[in-house]
Amino acid sequence: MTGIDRRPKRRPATGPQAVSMITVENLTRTYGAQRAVDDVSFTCEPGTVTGFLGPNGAGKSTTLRMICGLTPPTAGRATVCGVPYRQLGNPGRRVGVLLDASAQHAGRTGRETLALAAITMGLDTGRVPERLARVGLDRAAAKRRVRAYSLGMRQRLGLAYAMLGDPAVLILDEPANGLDPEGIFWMRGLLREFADRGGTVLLSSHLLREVEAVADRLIVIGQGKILAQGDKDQLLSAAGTVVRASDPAALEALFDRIGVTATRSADGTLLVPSDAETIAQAAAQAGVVLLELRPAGAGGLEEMFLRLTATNGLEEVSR
Ligand SMILES: Nc1ncnc2c1ncn2[C@@H]1O[C@H](COP(=O)(O)OP(=O)(O)OP(=O)(O)O)[C@@H](O)[C@H]1O
Repeated sequence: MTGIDRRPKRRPATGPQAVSMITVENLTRTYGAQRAVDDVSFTCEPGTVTGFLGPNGAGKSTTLRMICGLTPPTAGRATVCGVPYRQLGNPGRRVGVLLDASAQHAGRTGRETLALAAITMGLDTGRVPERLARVGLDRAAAKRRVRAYSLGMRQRLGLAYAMLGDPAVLILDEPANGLDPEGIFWMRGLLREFADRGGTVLLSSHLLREVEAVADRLIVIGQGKILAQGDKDQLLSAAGTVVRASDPAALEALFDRIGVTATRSADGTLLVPSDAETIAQAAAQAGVVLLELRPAGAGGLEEMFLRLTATNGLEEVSR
């Protein structure tokens, strides 16, 4: 697709912090004949939130599990903070991981869960009440057993657990699952703040809107392969231009002539994978009067994902 770079991209080095905190190189995982993850490469830099986006079964969880050393890759490698995850000493102090909110012991209270984690990491348990409060789990919730927690409460506890050791990196698999809209809004603020303080966040989701609101960078995966990746704004600007003419048929004929594939929308506008200047000049030369000409923006990004994931359960991605 025009304008979309599918290669892994590094942000320009802007200082000593600009080194990648997560590096994924040609990661591949097969299950029998199926390539669940197929030659996936990307990096995540400090100060950024990277949204890892794809429909169910696209290979997101398998990729994150390989990064965290839980699933051995068939080929390729991944490092976190410069080394394979399994080589990190006291990993909870370096990398906060939330892969499955229901993985916590159901018979322990929220407070016990965090206290045990603190002891394992060699931290003072005194920080536990404040950390629970920070994720919106009050005193009463802290005393309840995890089995009585809703999925949203488990996600909050999982986030507190992941952030307990003040890591530099967060790796989160579908952290918004089970959160209500207010909870999702809250979580975005938390992750944004973490990244703005220099942290690195990699989070997966099957919902474009959920990730788009917080991510600086997007990686789109479908059927195990990376379909697109880049800065969100770059992807947005690559998402094309919306154009409307007084004579729609003349405009379509013009695009046909110059070899531009235009997609017609229900409201009579055309989505075109070109920049506004190119379209305006072509229209002026052909004497076609334009009534509207604007970047497609988020709507275009959505269109793009629909097309990129067309055989990958696209309805899940765009909702
Ligand atoms: N342990 C396993 N054994 C066999 N197949 C697996 C295994 N783990 C994952 N897969 C398959 O690999 C593919 C990718 O799964 P994965 O869980 O990584 O996708 P996903 O993008 O995280 O989707 P979801 O959000 O549904 O978990 C799927 O087809 C899945 O069935």
